[in-house]
Amino acid sequence: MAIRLGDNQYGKAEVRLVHINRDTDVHTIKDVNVTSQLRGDFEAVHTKGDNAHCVATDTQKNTVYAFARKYGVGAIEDFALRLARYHVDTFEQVHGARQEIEEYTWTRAATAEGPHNHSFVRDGRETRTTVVVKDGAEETVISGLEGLTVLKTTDSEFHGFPRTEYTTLAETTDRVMATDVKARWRYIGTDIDWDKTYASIRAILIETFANHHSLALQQTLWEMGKAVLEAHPEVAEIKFSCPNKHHFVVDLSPFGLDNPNEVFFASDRSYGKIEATIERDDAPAAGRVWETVPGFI
Ligand SMILES: O=c1[nH]c(=O)c2[nH]c(=O)[nH]c2[nH]1
Repeated sequence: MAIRLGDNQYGKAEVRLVHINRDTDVHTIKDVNVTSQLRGDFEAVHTKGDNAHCVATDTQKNTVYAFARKYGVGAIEDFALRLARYHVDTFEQVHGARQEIEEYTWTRAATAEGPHNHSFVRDGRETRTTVVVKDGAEETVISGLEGLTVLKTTDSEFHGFPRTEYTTLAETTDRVMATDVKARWRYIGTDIDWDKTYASIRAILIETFANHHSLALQQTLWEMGKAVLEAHPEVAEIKFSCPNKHHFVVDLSPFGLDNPNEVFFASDRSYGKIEATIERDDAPAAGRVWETVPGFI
């Protein structure tokens, strides 16, 4: 029986890095979580315990901190590409790299004198993400966001679904719709203004959620994805995994009260889980990159 080593990658996960730029009195802060992994000729490390090719995970962690000092962090996509290129270009045995970064966003503390120079508030759970996969010369960037919680108080309907012996859900032409948007999109190429594109895509997602008159969360995701692809030819596809955060109208009739869509029970579970990919017909193939981005179809 022949046994061989299959796909493998290794590195340091969740390197927590906070970088403060103190060039002026108006400080800026970058708060990120970096997972660095390498692929290549690591056969002997696994099968023989020969570590001659093994760029230690501790070294990868230190590289993250050293690069932050030398180059700053900048857009997380640039930082991830810099790490991936460094490893592939520096070590002959490294043929590829996967660099994943999450960014936690801070806003300046509001004061009577205006936004504060060096105090910040983490006012949401929203996270910006990127995964850079470099396979030889081929570079793929998948960016996204999660924890973007949105809710609309009207302009959402849900009806026309099959009624089975187990159906109790009432049809509605006016309901609350809420979700935590979790999305990842794959870029075509790397010559991109990452921050500007991210801000634009985020704004399109919010604006489409707000303005679209929804007949189902599935339709809303389709419209959000379509709007992103229409505005951004550099995006090949976008994937969503979004909970339908149900808000149930409370029956107040036992108390002799009506409830004209005013009082809700905000259920945290169970929740609908709606997932979809919206893609260009003619987009370059993704290869296997999505396999390392769990949580999406
Ligand atoms: O937007 C919705 N999509 C569904 O598939 C669904 N199913 C359900 O019970 N409520 C909803 N709402």
